[in-house]
Amino acid sequence: MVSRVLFSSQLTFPAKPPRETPIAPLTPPRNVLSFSFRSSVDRFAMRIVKTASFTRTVAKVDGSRDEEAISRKKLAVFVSGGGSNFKKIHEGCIGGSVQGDLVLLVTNKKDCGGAEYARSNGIPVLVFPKPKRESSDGLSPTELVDVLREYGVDFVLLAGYLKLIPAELVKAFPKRILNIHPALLPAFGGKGLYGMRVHKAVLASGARYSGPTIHFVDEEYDTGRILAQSAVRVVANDTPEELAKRVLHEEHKLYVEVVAAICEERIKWREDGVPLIQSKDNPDDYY
Ligand SMILES: Nc1nc2c(c(=O)[nH]1)N[C@@H](CN(C=O)c1ccc(C(=O)N[C@@H](CCC(=O)O)C(=O)O)cc1)CN2
Ligand SMILES: NCC(=O)N[C@@H]1O[C@H](COP(=O)([O-])[O-])[C@@H](O)[C@H]1O
Repeated sequence: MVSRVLFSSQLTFPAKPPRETPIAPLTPPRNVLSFSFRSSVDRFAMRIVKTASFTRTVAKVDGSRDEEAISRKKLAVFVSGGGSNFKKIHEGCIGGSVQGDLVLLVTNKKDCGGAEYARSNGIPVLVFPKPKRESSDGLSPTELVDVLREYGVDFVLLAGYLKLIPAELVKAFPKRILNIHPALLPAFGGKGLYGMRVHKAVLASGARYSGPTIHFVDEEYDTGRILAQSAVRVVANDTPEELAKRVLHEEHKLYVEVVAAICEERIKWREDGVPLIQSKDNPDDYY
């Protein structure tokens, strides 16, 4: 339960709400849950009706097959900048490749590109943490956990979020917070390594390959269990910007693929603690 009412400065609804969508009054997020928002895809807001669950066929030990109901997942995304990964995940949710719904955008930069995209697509925006000069009425980490629970969030996805996720949130969502990093961890990660700084470090090292890493989040920067990676060739005369562009292109593909697997409950944990992704096409294959 949120310990105090969230004021409008902390929770903002779309600047231009999609047509015909009643804006829930600025009250605690519970009302938002009944807020069936639509994505204004073009002039005519189209009500996107999503079923609350979907079924998948599973092979049973005796060789027979069974239908298993999988619930649609509620996702919160944390950004600090343009939000291109966030937009790709949203497109996946709308387009049907991701069996999930984006219910909340969290950012420490209330006017960043990701926040603007969220507002124009009917996704509530929450500022955390607030800038130091305004931190007197900012949310505490436990209040942030309360808000995420109020929204029924199943998974938290970091996508260019540049602040340390507090231990309270890590503990409240075990194995349910993911981050994407623009290099092949465990190399080129940790405090101070974000954005273009990462690509500059990769080029300075002479590494011949880079690429995105998606990992589970723990209390430290970039030390959580690696879930997925893809390799990008580093070219001899690459600039940081050229390398960043190629890596970002791979990030967009990899994150949507991983979030789809998360929503379909295709993540399995090996006995040594390494998380694996179960192939969608062949359930006996993992990668
Ligand atoms: N508890 C965790 N929080 C976060 C993680 C994580 O793995 N565990 N990942 C980061 C994302 N990230 C790399 O993928 C990352 C982001 C930012 C920094 C960093 O050094 N930040 C600066 C502040 C930058 C700013 O405010 O502009 C700093 O802390 O001094 C390193 C890695 C997200 N959170
Ligand atoms: N260490 C964290 C870090 O550097 N994250 C990186 O920030 C960019 C955000 O882009 P986006 O806002 O367009 O998704 C992405 O390249 C992401 O890997």
